[in-house]
Amino acid sequence: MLRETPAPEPVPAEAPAPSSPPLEVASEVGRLRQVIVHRPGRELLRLTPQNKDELLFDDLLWVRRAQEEHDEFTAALAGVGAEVLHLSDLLRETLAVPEARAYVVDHTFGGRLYGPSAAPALREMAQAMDDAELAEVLLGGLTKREMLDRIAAPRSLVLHDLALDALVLPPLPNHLFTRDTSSWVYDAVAVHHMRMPARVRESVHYEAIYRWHPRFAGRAHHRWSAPLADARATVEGGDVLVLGGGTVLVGMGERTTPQGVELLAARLFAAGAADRVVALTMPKARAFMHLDTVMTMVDQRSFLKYAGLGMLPSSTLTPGPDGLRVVHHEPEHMHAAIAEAMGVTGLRILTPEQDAHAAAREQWGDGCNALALSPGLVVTYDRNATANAYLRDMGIEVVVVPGGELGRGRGGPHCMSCPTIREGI
Ligand SMILES: NC(=O)NCCC[C@H](N)C(=O)O
Repeated sequence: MLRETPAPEPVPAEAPAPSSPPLEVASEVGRLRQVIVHRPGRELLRLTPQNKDELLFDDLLWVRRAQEEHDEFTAALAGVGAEVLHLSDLLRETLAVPEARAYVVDHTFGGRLYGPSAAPALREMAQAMDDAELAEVLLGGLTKREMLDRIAAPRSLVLHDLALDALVLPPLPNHLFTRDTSSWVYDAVAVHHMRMPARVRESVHYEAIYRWHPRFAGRAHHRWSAPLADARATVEGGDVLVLGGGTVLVGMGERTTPQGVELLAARLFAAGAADRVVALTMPKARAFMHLDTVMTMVDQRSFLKYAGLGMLPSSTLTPGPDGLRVVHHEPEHMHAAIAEAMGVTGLRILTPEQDAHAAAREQWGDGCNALALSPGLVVTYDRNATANAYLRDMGIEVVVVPGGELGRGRGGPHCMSCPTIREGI
């Protein structure tokens, strides 16, 4: 792996000890016990002024600094005793399982993407790599020049048309935001179909990890998704908040569709894992791309909320005799609808007082994207001084980490974490 600063040495994949706690995310704010993150790597060195928009980044990152920032972030998680799993390790270890390797290679270098001439040659090239090299290529992508270092040019119209430095396999810089591609909701996981083309391939990696990695394979957990199949019914994990006690809050903004929410709710209800899903209708805009960019939970009934979000129309889904029962609420009842679903008398909404410009700037810098480590203890970016000071005034303990570089991808601590084990409240 081409790293700007050294990363910890990989350790061999191990199945969890039989006594380890079950995979389950029982709430948004209960004690965080295990979490998947991704340290920025070579994929971010592929970002250029020309491709950054398509790859969903607003700027080019200084990768070395981003890695240092990320190391501080993971140290904060480990500092409270959470087990930190690195996506790159999980992927490399998964590729050691022959069925997993074949699945990933087939879904990465498919004939429909590369044409019948190049696809078999690219698959053969990938199968000849060792696990570490293949993981690095899957995350960081591959240029035509790098391909030609490995194999003779296949006679392919698709590849012939590519310039030498063009990417035969695009990088996946948004793997940084592990929250979005899969989510654990109570005792099961959904591997999401991603809305934006730049992120679709991320799901192949999680599908393989949860099916074949010794840490996850064979451990009793349901699935809230059909493997890579729910193409139009998109849900992204940044839109999903597990409120606890059988309630889930989902945002329908730029990424998550109503179809996706209904499908998720139906699966949760059928398994008895949840009995209330509240769906919020959000603006379809990049600044509101996921619910967690505008609203996150910080203790048992407190939410940090962006002033510019306002009140949104919402709907409560519950199991009905012939499927889903859906009740719609006017925007002014948004907080009441969430509180009712949670079975509490009211929410504490935390919105720092600041002028509209300052609020918009902090929200753009992920000021509302807090990650709870336990009830009332959160990690946030240091740059959002007003939100952090306000949270402290409100009795929330705040651990700050630097986010000057990481934030350029439009995600904060909540986006950069995929909890796999979290206690209830
Ligand atoms: N939950 C989140 O808000 N994740 C941040 C995703 C940022 C990424 N650049 C994207 O556009 O998908």
